[in-house]
Amino acid sequence: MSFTSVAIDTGIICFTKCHDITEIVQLREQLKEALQVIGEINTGDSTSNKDHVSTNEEKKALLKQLHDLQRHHESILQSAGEGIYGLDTMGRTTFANEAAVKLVGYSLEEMLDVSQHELIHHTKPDGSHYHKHDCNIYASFKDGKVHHSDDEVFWRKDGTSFPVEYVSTPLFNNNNELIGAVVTFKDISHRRETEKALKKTNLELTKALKEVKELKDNLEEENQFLQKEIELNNKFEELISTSKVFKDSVFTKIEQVANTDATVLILGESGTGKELIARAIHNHSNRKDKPLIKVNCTALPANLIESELFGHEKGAFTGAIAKKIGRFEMADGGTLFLDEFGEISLDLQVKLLRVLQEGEIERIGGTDTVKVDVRIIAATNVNLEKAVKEKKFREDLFYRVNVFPIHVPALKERLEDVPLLAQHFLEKYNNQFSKKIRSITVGAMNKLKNYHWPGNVRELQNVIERAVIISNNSKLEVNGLKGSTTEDKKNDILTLAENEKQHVLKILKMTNWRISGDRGAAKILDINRTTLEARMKKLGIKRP
Ligand SMILES: Nc1ncnc2c1ncn2[C@@H]1O[C@H](COP(=O)(O)OP(=O)(O)OP(=O)(O)O)[C@@H](O)[C@H]1O
Repeated sequence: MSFTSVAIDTGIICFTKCHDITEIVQLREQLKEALQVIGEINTGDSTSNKDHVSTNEEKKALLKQLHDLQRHHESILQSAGEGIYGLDTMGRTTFANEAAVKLVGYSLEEMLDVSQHELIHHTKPDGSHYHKHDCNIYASFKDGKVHHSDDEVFWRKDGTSFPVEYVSTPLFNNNNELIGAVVTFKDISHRRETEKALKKTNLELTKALKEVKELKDNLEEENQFLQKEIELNNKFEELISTSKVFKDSVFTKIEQVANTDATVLILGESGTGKELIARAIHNHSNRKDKPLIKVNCTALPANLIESELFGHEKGAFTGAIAKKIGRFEMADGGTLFLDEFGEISLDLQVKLLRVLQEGEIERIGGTDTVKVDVRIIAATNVNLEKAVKEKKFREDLFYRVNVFPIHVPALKERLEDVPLLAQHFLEKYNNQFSKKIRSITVGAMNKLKNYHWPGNVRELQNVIERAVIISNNSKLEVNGLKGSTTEDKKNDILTLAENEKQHVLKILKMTNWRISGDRGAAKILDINRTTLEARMKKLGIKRP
């Protein structure tokens, strides 16, 4: 703020540009003094200055000018948003602007000429009294210094108080004598509330950050634990488990049998890891440097399986244009893994039994026998004892193979393995699809842990693979498990044919595309094999 300077030849005051309230108040006081002096000249009370004012006209003009200026200052003070009041050296109010009156609730008349300390400033924020000698506001007209505070309260007429920020500035007259103080103040309730809210928010934020940190630490700990478990289990390559049931029925057995030549029969539902177990046994045996040859007994057409296993001589049958080594011979010195062993035909069972008993094979169309040193590991999800009873499987072959059985528990019997397996597959597919999904959400993990996994580890692997492919986040979400609402909704709007296709596909995936047999898709769907094959053709389902 600024206003024009006015020179008065009385020599009493001289205005310059003013920039703050204190200066205005200072000038206001000086004007008052000047007007008083001029008044004295007029009435002839003063002798010292009368020679300086030559005529009545000049005096009148000067008076008008001074009155105008006084009004101008007054209006500036009145229009200020902050409360302003002046004090004399006794601490009594000499003036107060409208904002001050409004803020403290006293009228101007009630404020003027009374001690401001007694009126609005006599107690501390906690309500305790203190003497005016200790008053910070009064201090400025005693020591001539500016005093500031924002941790006190002003009391209103109605007995309430408000937090205040004030500046008390000393006032000097022309002779540089202290004549009082000017106090500017404002209600800082709003600021205090904001500060309080901010403090509360800060506290909450600190608490939340602490919780996040704890969660993060827990997660890291859990990750480290899972990582350690994975490393521990790497003893058996990719075979992951932490459950006691798996340790007792699988890991321990692998350790016991691996280094012998005993025939092993691995029994368990589809997708429980039978092939991995067979590999682990081979890799921990003294045959590990020789081949492990796998035969999927259901994948080969019945008329070819024999030649696949035992080989054939040139011209043995139509199409046998050259001699062929069978898988038994290929596995010589190593291990032959007969997968889906329970599915082989009775006819082949006889031939297999002979090879296992005699340790030699005869190529189809050949006359010589070939000695083979092969360790047999067979695996099946068929209940062989039941099959024997039902005469679908030869008893003698069953006993020949059932030397060292390993029963693999289904995933639903060891749900505690789910987090570790899920994490393992997450890492596998992160690498495969170059993704950076750090963890699995708690909700997703709960879904995984609460599912019954009819397709066992294979199904879990597929679920994680699909989730990794479609995920764009750093945390993995899982949808599509039975019971998930999105999946149900999707199914709700499918046509009958689509629904049938999805159901058939699901069962086929569950049985690893096995159609026939006790654990085959046809049996589960309660239709015969040829009907299932016809439906698959109609629905456009092809084995991948
Ligand atoms: N314990 C396990 N740790 C890690 N991966 C596993 C485990 N068990 C199974 N898997 C994975 O699940 C999938 C199915 O396993 P595998 O083929 O060994 O099952 P299977 O019991 O032989 O099934 P099927 O009877 O249908 O032939 C594989 O990709 C395998 O890597």
